[in-house]
Amino acid sequence: MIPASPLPGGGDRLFTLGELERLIAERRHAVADKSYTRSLLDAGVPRIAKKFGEEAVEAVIAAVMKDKPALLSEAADVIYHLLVLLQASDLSLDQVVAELGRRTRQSGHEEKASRPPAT
Ligand SMILES: N=c1c2ncn([C@@H]3O[C@H](COP(=O)(O)OP(=O)(O)OP(=O)(O)O)[C@@H](O)[C@H]3O)c2ncn1[C@@H]1O[C@H](COP(=O)(O)O)[C@@H](O)[C@H]1O
Repeated sequence: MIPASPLPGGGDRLFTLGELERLIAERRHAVADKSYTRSLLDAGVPRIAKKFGEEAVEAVIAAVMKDKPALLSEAADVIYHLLVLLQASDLSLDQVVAELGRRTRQSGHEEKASRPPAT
């Protein structure tokens, strides 16, 4: 892994998902043997989706085992791999947030009840 760029503004403030998304986008132009992100992006959506699924399963196992430190670490892996998957699919975090915002207009139970019946 090559060193990440310093946080804009530096200091102790929180790193944001938007900054991680930008870092991932920048890695499109990195050297593959120096950047894990670039090598993942080069491998394509099916490979990235598989890694994302593996990380999600590892998070599930940590949660079921009530292993909080492992769950924190796996949750970070899940979020990082999801952002790489979105990048490879030409989708942005803003689009996901917009979808989440749209959903705040109704409860999860209401949204599920409004879905067309399964065929
Ligand atoms: N947040 C992450 C991050 N989280 C997890 N990972 C990598 O994800 C991989 C997952 O680990 P695994 O053990 O499951 O996978 P693996 O066995 O190494 O991989 P495979 O052999 O299965 O492909 C590891 O190589 C981790 O280092 C990450 N790699 C990069 N980042 C961020 O992306 C930035 C850019 O990284 P590079 O692209 O490597 O410069 C970094 O500065 C970080 O901010």
